[in-house]
Amino acid sequence: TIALQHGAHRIGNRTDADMARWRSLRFGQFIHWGVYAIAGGEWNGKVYNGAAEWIRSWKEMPHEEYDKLYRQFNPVNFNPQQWASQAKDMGAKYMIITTKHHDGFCLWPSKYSKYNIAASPWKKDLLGPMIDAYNKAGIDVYLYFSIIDWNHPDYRPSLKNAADSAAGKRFQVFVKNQLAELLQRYPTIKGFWFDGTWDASWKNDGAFTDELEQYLQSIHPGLVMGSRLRADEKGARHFDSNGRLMGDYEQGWERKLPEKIEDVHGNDWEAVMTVPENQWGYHAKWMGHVKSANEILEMLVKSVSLNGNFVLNFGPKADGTFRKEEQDLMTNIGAWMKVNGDAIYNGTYAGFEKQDWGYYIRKTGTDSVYMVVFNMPVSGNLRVKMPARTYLTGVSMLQNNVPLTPELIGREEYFLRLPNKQSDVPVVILLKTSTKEGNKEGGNFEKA
Ligand SMILES: C[C@@H]1N[C@@H](c2nc3ccccc3[nH]2)[C@H](O)[C@@H]1O
Repeated sequence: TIALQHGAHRIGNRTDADMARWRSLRFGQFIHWGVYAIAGGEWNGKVYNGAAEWIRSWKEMPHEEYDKLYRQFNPVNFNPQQWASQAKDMGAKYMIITTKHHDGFCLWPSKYSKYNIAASPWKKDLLGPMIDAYNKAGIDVYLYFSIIDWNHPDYRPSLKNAADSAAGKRFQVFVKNQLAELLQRYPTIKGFWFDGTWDASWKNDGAFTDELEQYLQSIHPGLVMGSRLRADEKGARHFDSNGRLMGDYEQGWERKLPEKIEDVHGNDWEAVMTVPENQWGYHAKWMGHVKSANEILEMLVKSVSLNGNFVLNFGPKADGTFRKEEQDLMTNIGAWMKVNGDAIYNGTYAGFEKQDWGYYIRKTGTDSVYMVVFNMPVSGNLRVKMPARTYLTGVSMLQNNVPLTPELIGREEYFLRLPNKQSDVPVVILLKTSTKEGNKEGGNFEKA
């Protein structure tokens, strides 16, 4: 290994209560909301094909036009209690809100940048009421913060000369001040979700990123921060030059999921996902494939089955309301979560051999293993192969506790048949297992 001053300082996952809480939540709601929602992916009658929150970088959008949009930002229909209530109904246990995206517009009245909500017609802080409403609904809040800041005069993508370096130093002070301001204003938040850390100016100062992370932990112990914040002194990101994860969880899974357990290298991780192919902020015209509730449920279940968290993104309109497609998703996902949430919360990798019908999820620290069935076989037979020295002692439908009688088809291998093969939502079976040989005989299953 290479001697590193600013690489990973911990080997293996965090084992403290704050991280265990993050791990138990499993399902989050991402919210991308800002002045870009006014443009909504369009300008002068033209449609922007990129991600709506990036429209300022579009050649058809003059910077000075975009930079005046905040004068129209007036979310008269913003209702934080309603936002929190629908997130709770969906089954989300945490929420990540864009405090400031790449454009630099702050949703809170920051002392360190005039480009903030106080300068808009709305005037009032948006973050405070949101955080209070979500916390009251029992939902933890994490703050998204973009390091890239197109509005700040000292932001430099790269440092080419002494003047750049002086600006870069001023910018680092600005970032530190804003983050401390957010922690001081919103003490109940549980962590930061950093973004926009790929520019050379950031990743070439690994020491600063390391000091910043330690500074934030010192003023708010227990903060959960992913791998996007840090770089080591050689410019390596997410994984240091010795291949060790920096930060508290792998945060690279953006619009993609790992396929198998080996892909996550034993690390905590989180995936963030858009409903359309690639829109985070509000875009009036969604193009391409829009994911259904079942597709999103499969991503959530697959993430938990591989010991990760899954965060679904929403892009509220400029007036503070959610588009119908997003409201319908929250309702439909929530209906399934209401019945089957037990398979998700505190879920983790089960250690069973993957089968075609779907995914296994173990309730952390227990002998309970859930089977979440997405692909009903025409045979009607759901194959279950027990891991070594693990025995089946009970099988039932999660939804109504109806017991199932497995058919033994080999050494510790079974077929399970559902009462009926028809379902237009995923079906959950609860397996009770035991690692004690004795139970095998006493189990309620006759030998074949
Ligand atoms: C969580 C997501 N990260 C931002 C982003 N910007 C990117 C530029 C290039 C490649 C990937 C990007 N993701 C997106 O705007 C969104 O906030």
